[in-house]
Amino acid sequence: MNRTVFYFATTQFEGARQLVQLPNTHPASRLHGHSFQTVVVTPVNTQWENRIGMQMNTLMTALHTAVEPLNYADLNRQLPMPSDAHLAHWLNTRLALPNATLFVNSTPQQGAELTANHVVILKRRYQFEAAHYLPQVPNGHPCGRMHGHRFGVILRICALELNVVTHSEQCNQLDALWQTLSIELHHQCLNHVPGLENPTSEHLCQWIWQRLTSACPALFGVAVIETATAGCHYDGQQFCIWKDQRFESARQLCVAPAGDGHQQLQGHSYLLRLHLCAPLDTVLGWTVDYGEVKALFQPIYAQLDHHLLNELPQLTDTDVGSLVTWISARATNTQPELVAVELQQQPGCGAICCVGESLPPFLMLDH
Ligand SMILES: Nc1nc2c(c(=O)[nH]1)N=C([C@H](O)[C@H](O)COP(=O)(O)OP(=O)(O)OP(=O)(O)O)CN2
Repeated sequence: MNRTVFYFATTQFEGARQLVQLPNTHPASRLHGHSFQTVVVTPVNTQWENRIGMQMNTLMTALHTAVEPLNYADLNRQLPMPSDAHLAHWLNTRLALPNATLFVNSTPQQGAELTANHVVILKRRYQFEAAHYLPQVPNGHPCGRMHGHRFGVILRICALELNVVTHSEQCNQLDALWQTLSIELHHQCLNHVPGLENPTSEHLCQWIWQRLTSACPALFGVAVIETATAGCHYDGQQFCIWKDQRFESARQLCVAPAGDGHQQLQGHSYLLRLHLCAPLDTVLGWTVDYGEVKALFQPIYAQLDHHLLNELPQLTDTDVGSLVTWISARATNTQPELVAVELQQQPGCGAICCVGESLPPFLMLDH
């Protein structure tokens, strides 16, 4: 099976900006500040050939260097229109990494993504609190009991043009559309909402998509974050779920440059995210049970958690790229629906092993 490894790194910066192109009634037209989060994702770069095993660290350093002029700075001095999308373009030029994808979030609720094909995607994040149960699950399944969540919802739209006024209008329209849906969902029992009698994450994504798509043709994707460890994406055709697990492990990096501290024994709290695409089971209303994803992964998890990773059979080295490839190769044997395995060695930084050659469009490495 053809797999491609991408590396990703995240950093924050504190910046002040004024979006003077917006009407002066808009609060963002006044000088204000944000703690920005930025993420870069890139396939292996040929310039890194002498950095084998250190690709993630190299990317982290490149991102820190690129962001430096923006940190504790007046962003309008660096670029005339420092919107999230323009910042993503600016950083992409500074990084000069082939086929990179950039995410810039000015708040946890809003941001922009610049894809490797130079498409700008705008993101808004909302939440609602609701009760539900899943009526079709087998007897004894915990989700068959009435329970509830604070659901997160991420709506992504394609930007119509690279213009801060248009982006603001598109986002305002999305906020207004979400407001009407929120009234139907927030503080409700989802099973009583018409169309959500079996309120799985997948059905919720589909319901939201169907309710928004005609009023918002630029809609690109809907993600429902059901719990802290699981959620689903839908793009009008395909469902992709994710399930997170954490493991605590030690390692030594054999190929680290001589004298480099990475050769020492060290430990990490890893976050592993499994991404699976599958059609809907028409009875259960889901793709694959989150619980089953975790259960099927258990034999691999048992080899990773509270172990010295250097002892794993057939693992060439313990850099995050080799590790995620090792995990992906083994997990696909029991879970053929796996399309990507994401491994964070530290928050927001790691590697992702994807089936095929490109980054799946539903991947949001910034949420
Ligand atoms: N594909 C789907 N699988 C499951 C759904 C769903 O909507 N789609 N829903 C549930 C449950 O409603 C549940 O709330 C979430 O399940 P799970 O991730 O298994 O929950 P846990 O909190 O127990 O998981 P941890 O691994 O302990 O974090 C089940 N499956």
